[in-house]
Amino acid sequence: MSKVQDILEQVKKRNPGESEFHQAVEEVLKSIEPVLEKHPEFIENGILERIVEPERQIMFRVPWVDDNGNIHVNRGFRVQFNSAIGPYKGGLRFHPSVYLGIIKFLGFEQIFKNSLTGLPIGGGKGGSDFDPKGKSDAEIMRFCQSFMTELYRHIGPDVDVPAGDIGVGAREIGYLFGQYRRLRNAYEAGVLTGKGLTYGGSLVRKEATGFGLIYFVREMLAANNESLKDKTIVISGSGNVATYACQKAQEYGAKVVAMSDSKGYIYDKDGIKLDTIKQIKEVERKRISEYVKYHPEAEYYEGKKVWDVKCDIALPCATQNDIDVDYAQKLIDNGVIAVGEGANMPCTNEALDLFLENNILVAPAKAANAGGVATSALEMAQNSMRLSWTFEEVNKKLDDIMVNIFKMSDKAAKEYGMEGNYIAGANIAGFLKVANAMMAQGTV
Ligand SMILES: NC(=O)C1=CN([C@@H]2O[C@H](COP(=O)(O)OP(=O)(O)OC[C@H]3O[C@@H](n4cnc5c(N)ncnc54)[C@H](O)[C@@H]3O)[C@@H](O)[C@H]2O)C=CC1
Ligand SMILES: O=C(O)CCC(=O)C(=O)O
Repeated sequence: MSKVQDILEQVKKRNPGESEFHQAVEEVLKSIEPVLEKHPEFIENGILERIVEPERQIMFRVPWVDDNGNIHVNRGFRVQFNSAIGPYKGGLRFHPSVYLGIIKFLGFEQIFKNSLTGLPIGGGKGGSDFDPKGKSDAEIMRFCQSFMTELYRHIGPDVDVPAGDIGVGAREIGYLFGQYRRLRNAYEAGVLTGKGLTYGGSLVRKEATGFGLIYFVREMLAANNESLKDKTIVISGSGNVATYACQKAQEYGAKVVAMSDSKGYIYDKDGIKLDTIKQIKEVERKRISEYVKYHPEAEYYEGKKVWDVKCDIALPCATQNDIDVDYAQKLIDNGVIAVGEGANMPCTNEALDLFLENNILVAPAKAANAGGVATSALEMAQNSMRLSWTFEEVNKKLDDIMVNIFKMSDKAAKEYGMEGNYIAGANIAGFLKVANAMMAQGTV
């Protein structure tokens, strides 16, 4: 049995039932096999055994009271996965599907993604099985305060810096920050990122993941003599990442014809009117089906996935395992040329293999959606300096970072004989930096 196979067996045995975590580990370890052949010292120094085991996992009770006086108990998580290159960094997800296996897959991926940004941030992730849907503002605030009442003792600007993810946006970060500040009796702005602009937030953080995804896709297309101009795009999701990916893609002259939420998708053959999406999702917090009330010429498909729609470029920006092998085949049959992963692990490993076999360009999540966390690191830098950069300054830095991530992924893929396989390239480049840092720091 190969070393990688052996580690995968161990991971499955020691982390039973955590299928998303197994999937994420398998995807990374298989693609770094050629690196291990070239660098046996990583195996000799137990890098693989150590990198798949979180440095610390915290699980806690989150009791809160709803507007009717009823008591609820949710479960809170923070997985501090790897701090070899910097303080743990990664978002918080509030969604009913959250359990340890999801937080571990996200935390594991965050190690390599954060490494690719070139900035000093380690990997972590957290969240809760709390469902924010249908909750009042006051309930969200009480939940966030209770969550932070435990979390605050485990985080800090030089320790662990959470941010948003699914179900956690500017409103939740505000409530979390308020409670942290109260408990610590200190203004440690750099403890959370994605903050509001009046209290230490960075311009462009809101847009960063979606913009960064499009910058990466732009580079990938250019390297393959293609561009975004006049391409038909389909996006899953209509949250933070999806919205700003749509905006930037439209700015580059692409036509986005479909977007979705967990209930269904809308199709607008003339192109999605993004102001309407922002109104429905950011202001009214309603379902995407509302779109057809504003634009009766558009169509709504309940219970269906956007991948039924013919497109040149598919941008999964909702959640994990959104594109399985059947949807991948459908996209290929419909003539897709590129897939840009805005969400974390939105394609199954089998779907990714099928895309590669069919020479479809894939911008892998760890690289392509790294713009969000990279801009979070820029927010931390501004907080440390007690300065704020302009929109143009931050956007330029983000664009440069994404160009660099593409170059690193491209170069690593070529170096290891897998030209054009940016999935392997990103995994290899992300892994090498962390593995070398772990080697230099001894067995810790
Ligand atoms: N917000 C950020 O900066 C970053 C987010 N990501 C990833 O991007 C993805 C989207 O995150 P955000 O836009 O921040 O969250 P969000 O909460 O703003 O939006 C999530 C979107 O996904 C849809 N969705 C959620 N669960 C679903 C399900 N089970 N089936 C179908 N649709 C579902 C929701 O309806 C919503 O449109 C996630 O995978 C997240 O981990 C990755 C990097 C950074
Ligand atoms: O900005 C951050 O720290 C986290 C972003 C995030 O959750 C992600 O990259 O998946």
